Parts: sequence; C-alpha cells; structure tokens
Amino acid sequence: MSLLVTDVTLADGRVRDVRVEGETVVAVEESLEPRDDDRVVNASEKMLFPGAIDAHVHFREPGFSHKETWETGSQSAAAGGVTVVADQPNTTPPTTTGEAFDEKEALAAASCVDFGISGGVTPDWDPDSLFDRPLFALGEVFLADSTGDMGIDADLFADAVSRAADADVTVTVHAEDADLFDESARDRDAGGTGEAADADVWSQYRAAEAEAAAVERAVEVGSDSGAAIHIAHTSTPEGVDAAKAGGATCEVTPHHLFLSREDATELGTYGRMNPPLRSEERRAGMWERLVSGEIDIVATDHAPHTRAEKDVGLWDAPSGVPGVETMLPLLLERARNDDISYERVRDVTAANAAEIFDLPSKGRVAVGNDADLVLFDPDDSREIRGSDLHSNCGWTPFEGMRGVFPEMTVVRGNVVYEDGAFGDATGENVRASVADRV
Ligand SMILES: NC(=O)N[C@@H](CC(=O)O)C(=O)O
Ligand SMILES: [Zn+2]
Ligand SMILES: [Zn+2]
Repeated sequence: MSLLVTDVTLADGRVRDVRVEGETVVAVEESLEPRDDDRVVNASEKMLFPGAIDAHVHFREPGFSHKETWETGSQSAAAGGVTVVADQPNTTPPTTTGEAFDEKEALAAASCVDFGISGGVTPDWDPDSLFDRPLFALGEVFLADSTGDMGIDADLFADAVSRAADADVTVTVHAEDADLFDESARDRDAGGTGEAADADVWSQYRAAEAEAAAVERAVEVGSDSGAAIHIAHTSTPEGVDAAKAGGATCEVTPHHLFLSREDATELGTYGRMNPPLRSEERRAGMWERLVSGEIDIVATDHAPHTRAEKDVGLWDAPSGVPGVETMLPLLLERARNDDISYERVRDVTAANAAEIFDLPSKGRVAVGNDADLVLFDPDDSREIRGSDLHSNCGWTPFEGMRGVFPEMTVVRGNVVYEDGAFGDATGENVRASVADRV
C-alpha cells in the first residue's frame, strides 16, 4: 500500500503532498495525483513532522516489567509522535555485556516503534562483547548513582570513554558530581509520603553546582581521548554552557523545561528525579537556550515508576518521571502559542538527534528518507491527563497542562498509531537487526 498525504503543512510552512511507498518517502511535491492503490489522507489545516527521536528512555525490560514493558513504553511513544527511542542500560541485568544486549534486543521485538539500545558501564562490564554489538551509544554512563546504582569512578569513566573512542561510539553521560551534593538537606523536613512529600528537599540535596562540575570533567576526558560526548538531561544553564564550551552536544528533558522547584513541593515524590527540578530562573534559562539553539535536542529520560513505588517518603522513593508521550505535545503547544518556532521544534525533536546519533535515513521529511511521520492538527490542544496516556505507570508530572497530540504516527510506512488505536507493526533496531548480523 502507498500513502498519500495531501495539502499538509510542513514545519517550515510549505504546503505539500507527500507520498509514501513501502517504508520510504518517495515524493514531496506541490501536487501529486492519487493512484488506485493510494490511501489518501486529506490533511489541509494539519501539519506533518518527522517522527520524533527520543534519545533517552528507560523502558525497563528486562527486569522491571511491572514499571513498563517494550509494548507499553513503545505504545506511549507512538501515541506521542515518537518513532525512534534509545533505551538506557540500567535494567536487570544491566546492558553491560554482549549477552545482556542480546537479551534486551530480543525483548525489544515487542516494540511498535524503532529503537536503539545503549550499552552501560559497571566495574564488571565486558567491553569486548559489548562493543561487538551495534550500540546506539555508550551510556548513559552514570557519574553519580541514580536508579540502578550504576555510578562509576573517574578511572573507569576514562577507560570507558577511550574504549568508546576506539569503537567510534558516542558516549552519553549522566553528569552529576556526588561530592558536591548538599548533605545538609537531609536535616530538612521532607514531609509525608507520595504527593505529601516535599521534593524541593531533593532539589537542594542534588545541588545545581554538581552538574556543571561533572560536565566539565566529562568533556575534558572526552577531548583527551577524542570521543564524542553527549551530556544527558542537562538541567542547568551552567551545565549547558560547560557542555558547549567543551565541544559536547547536550539534551534537555521536558520536565526541566516545563517544571521547576516551584512545582516540586506539590508534586512530592512524583517530582523526584535525577538531576532534580531546578529554580524557576534556571528553568527559564534552559528554555532560552533551547529556543536559541544552544541546546541540541529534547529527550525525555522517560523513567516510569509505579504509584505504589512513589507513594513512600522522599528519601525512599525511586527517582524518575515518565515523559515519552508528552514531549512533542508540550512543545507543539508552545509553538502554537508562538513561544518557539515549528522548525525549531522539528529540529530539537528529530533532525538534530538524527545527526548526533548518525541516523541518516531518519529525522527529516524528505525524499528517500524512512517514512517516520507524525500528523497533527496544530489547533487541537487538550489537557494532559495521566489516565489518557499509555505508559504502564498511569501518571504524569504534567497533569493538567496542555498539549497538541498526534492524530497519526507512521514508522517506516506503517501506521502504528491512529486516533487512539495501535497497528500491529514491529519496530526495528535502528543500528542493525539481529538477522542482518548473522
Ligand atoms: N532520571 C531518573 O531520575 N531516573 C532514571 C535514571 C537516570 O536517568 O538517571 C531511571 O531509570 O529511573
Ligand atoms: Zn540519568
Ligand atoms: Zn536516564
């Protein structure tokens, strides 16, 4: 079957007809004649973007299927216009050996969107077998403990970065320096359980200064060995500036763009994540750097935990919030309000990640590219409700905010999501399928 989307507005404002044949965009023209076997979608007043690439998700399998599975996580992605996800290594077993990579890749066959799998670093990792696999990236490499307690020391980090440089693999870094955490925060009253806790205490504890210091160290190690460094979830303007000064690329999460310490008290443990929410001033500084082009990409750090796990005291709760389904909707809402251009939203959600992570067939609506597409009505803004979303966790820190959600999401020509329903298409590893390697 071929798909013909007519009269659709692209991110740059051009109105075009777009034809998909098989897995590929074959024509983008002012006017294309429908053919007998075309499914024609009349999309006047609608917009067509490249499917978003979320370079940072935690889909939790193997090991934590009660939090999320490849099926639920990828459906949440598809319903949010995300067509590629990159899964992080803090699963059980951690993705630190070739065998663990293979186990995760087999489970990822349940994904309805395309995926990449990143390799992780622990003292007992097996770099030889790991680099033998088609890694999306090395990372996130944890410079401080987060979910999974995979924090590593400086020597192992330097060793890992040089191995990645040899293998020509980008290193993604969770940059926080635990030596700079503010232990005095432990003396503050952290409130009750769940929403009654005060996550501002967590923001004080994992101090803002701890980020830039770790970024500086990471970019230094990167330049010593010639490795490409990508800083995950930068949360402070200082961290972004240090990344850019050191020649690294960086990402920001939706929660660090749209939430701040002013929300932390109300969110309670549902607002506990690493790095934590920052001051309103720093949040605004992140938004400025996104709009200006200093921040390369938005990635969600989609880190689902169940309500039962979150409904405990602040110091006992797991860190992390879901976000893969609401990233593009939240940004499209801002574009609708003229706070950011549609082109910039396209670049930070798709085109730039395709460049940084070397996915030449993805990230753009262009002839010859994979038909990874998202169709939406730019005026169809609605309230975000956790109960409407598709992640297994069933909640969102963005409850009540507005978003522009997709009508249709297409992965390599397959309609994976349309008007609330999912197709039965299967995602593929963006680096190489298992079959290709045998
Ligand atoms: N960001 C988080 O707070 N949590 C992430 C891990 C991580 O990215 O640090 C998780 O896997 O739960
Ligand atoms: Zn992290
Ligand atoms: Zn993460």
